[in-house]
Amino acid sequence: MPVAPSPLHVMAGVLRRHDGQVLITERPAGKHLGGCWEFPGGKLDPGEAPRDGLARELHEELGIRLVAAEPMLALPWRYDSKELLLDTWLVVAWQGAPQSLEQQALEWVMPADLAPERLAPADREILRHLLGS
Ligand SMILES: Nc1nc2c([nH]c(=O)n2[C@H]2C[C@H](O)[C@@H](COP(=O)(O)OP(=O)(O)OP(=O)(O)O)O2)c(=O)[nH]1
Ligand SMILES: [Mg+2]
Repeated sequence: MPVAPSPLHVMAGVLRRHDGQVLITERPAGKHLGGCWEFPGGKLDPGEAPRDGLARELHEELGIRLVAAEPMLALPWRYDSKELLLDTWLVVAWQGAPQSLEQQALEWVMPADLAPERLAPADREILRHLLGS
């Protein structure tokens, strides 16, 4: 019997500054959901702990060191082509200023000012969660 592929475990970090702004990044054209904005992160490596994977991705993409983060929302999601678990953490402390190390555009926004249509579809759920908390 065919075995369903297990969902891809994807880490996403919501960096939230003291003034309430959160960091969003633009997915490069040509990648899945290219041009959509998302929360920085990426796929967990096999055997990697979620917090370690989140820290690795934030370091690779933004050059920061994760200092304090907690799980916020584990969101199962299905796109046409793939099924994923979007493991979203709230990141409240880090070292260094986020830089665009992969040529991705970065933007700090107040969640209340963010138009949901700009985001990857799954991230609209994350935004809803942020607005309700
Ligand atoms: N990182 C991230 N991925 C998201 C978010 N929302 C969302 O739907 N996704 C999807 C897009 C992709 O299908 C998948 C992440 O895969 P990816 O290929 O971008 O991961 P990665 O950063 O490890 O990229 P790469 O090294 O393979 O280029 O999760 C989000 O907020 N952050
Ligand atoms: Mg990524």
